[in-house]
Amino acid sequence: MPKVLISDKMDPKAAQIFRERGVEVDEITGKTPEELKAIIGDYDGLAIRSSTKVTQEILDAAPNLKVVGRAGIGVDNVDIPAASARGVVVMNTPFGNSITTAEHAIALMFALARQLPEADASTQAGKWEKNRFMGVELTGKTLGLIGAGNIGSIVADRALGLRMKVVAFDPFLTPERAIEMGVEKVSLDDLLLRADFITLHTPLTDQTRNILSAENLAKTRRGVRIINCARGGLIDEAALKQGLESGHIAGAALDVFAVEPAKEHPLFGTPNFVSTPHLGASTTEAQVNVAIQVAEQMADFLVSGGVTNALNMPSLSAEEAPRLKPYMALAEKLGSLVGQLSHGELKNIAIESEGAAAELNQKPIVGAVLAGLMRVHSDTVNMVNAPFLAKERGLDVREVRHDREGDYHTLVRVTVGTAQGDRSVAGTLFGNSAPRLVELFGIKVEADLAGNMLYIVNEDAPGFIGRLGTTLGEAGVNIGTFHLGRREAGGEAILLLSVDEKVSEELLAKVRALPGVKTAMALSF
Ligand SMILES: NC(=O)C1=CN([C@@H]2O[C@H](COP(=O)(O)OP(=O)(O)OC[C@H]3O[C@@H](n4cnc5c(N)ncnc54)[C@H](O)[C@@H]3O)[C@@H](O)[C@H]2O)C=CC1
Ligand SMILES: O=C(O)C(=O)COP(=O)(O)O
Repeated sequence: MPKVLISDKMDPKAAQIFRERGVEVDEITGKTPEELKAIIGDYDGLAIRSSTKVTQEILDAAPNLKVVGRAGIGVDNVDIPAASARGVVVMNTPFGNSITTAEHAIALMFALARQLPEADASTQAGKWEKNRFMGVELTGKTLGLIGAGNIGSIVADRALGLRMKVVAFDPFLTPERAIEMGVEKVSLDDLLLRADFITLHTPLTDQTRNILSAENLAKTRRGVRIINCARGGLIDEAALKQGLESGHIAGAALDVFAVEPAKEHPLFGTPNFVSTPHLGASTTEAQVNVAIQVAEQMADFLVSGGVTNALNMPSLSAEEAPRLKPYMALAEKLGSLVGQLSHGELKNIAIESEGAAAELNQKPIVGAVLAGLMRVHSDTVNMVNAPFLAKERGLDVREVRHDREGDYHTLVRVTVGTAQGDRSVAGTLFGNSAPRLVELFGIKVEADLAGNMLYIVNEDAPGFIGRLGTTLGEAGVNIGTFHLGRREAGGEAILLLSVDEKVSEELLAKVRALPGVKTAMALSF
């Protein structure tokens, strides 16, 4: 039974769903990285929010880990390249808390416009400072949106409802989408110049880090109010403090900080500064949404191989997964076969599908071929890291879907480009479930690719099979199945034998010494 650790506070629905889906679950929150390292080795899945940092070190201590599920959106607390390299799928729940977070940004905008936190503190302190708190109206003001994705577009929609004008900076926002959203697409400089309020809704990446730098903050109009419900690293916090103290910035509200938890901070106590402790996603509704989604996605993956919302792997629905499973087994075997039979550097690989196979999602088939191919050189390769490794090695991967119907109702062909030219293998599914090799390097040969096998290329001549049988028999090696193919009578023949034990180097040398043998290799699947 797969085992999942929930390491950040999550709605109880998550644990309930894991259990209902046959996944064992432990909820152990608040652990230090050292404590997490000590226990993570037992788990197949790790369900997190933003507190747990999934670092290379944690991943190194997690040999069984197959999936990290983020109950939320931002995954900057997960080392995705390290997870990919270890073959760990990373998934998030991209929509479950977006409305809630957008509402928090709007709430903070009102808090700044009307100085609500300070007015509340003053009133409850019995001061009744009616003349101290003079606010500003939102109607007619310009909201500058940095990042116009899911959350940004909800913020825009609510701001337009408040009769604000919305300008947006987002390099990936198309003019059509901007029109649809009712916002004006502008450059960052233009936004900084025009906005009365600025709100940030980008992920934290190398491009967005420090996007509101000291230099950019200096370009804002005097009296600007800034809201950040995205990630701490997006703003230069020291420059923000200076701007607030000088009065250039009329207000700033941060839900997120460069270092969290922010229990002490130079900004605390600065005039017109409002803060919340990373509460953007903290509503009952959002937490139920993300808990259900993450548990369902992780259980799908661990129980049936379905992949949804993965950041380092193509999607594969739980409905598709059973249909694709035999194809992935076939693809992996074909990849492994070409990998074992091809020596030297591979330049390119083409994965072609015909018949029923061509109607399926190709990405998992391609991933499985690459995993089979790369696993020949490393045990730790799987479908997650194989495409990355292939890219790293400069392997050009081509995916071709044919409309044509061939001799088989379904066929997957794998062709690798080697220094000696292209080499191709093809396979089908018998009864829609049993992977079967049907062609090897242009020769028709039918075989199960399973267990230990012996591959021989020889000159097709009478008496060879008898001599081979004797050689194997004398070495005490039992033949399970025997498959034969040839280009033409008396030409080159291929033999694929399944044998009950691994063929030793010594035996291979004896086989190679038999008259007519051109190649003999041990294979394993
Ligand atoms: N405070 C909180 O509790 C929460 C914070 N978040 C944060 O909000 C972020 C945004 O979430 P979504 O809107 O769902 O993500 P999203 O992926 O839908 O939108 C992000 C937008 O940022 C844009 N972007 C990327 N690079 C940019 C750049 N250099 N300059 C300007 N725009 C750029 C993208 O084109 C995209 O449209 C998350 O990555 C997460 O860090 C999300 C949920 C809760
Ligand atoms: O979903 C996100 O990106 C968030 O920042 C929410 O964080 P949390 O799950 O509340 O720790």
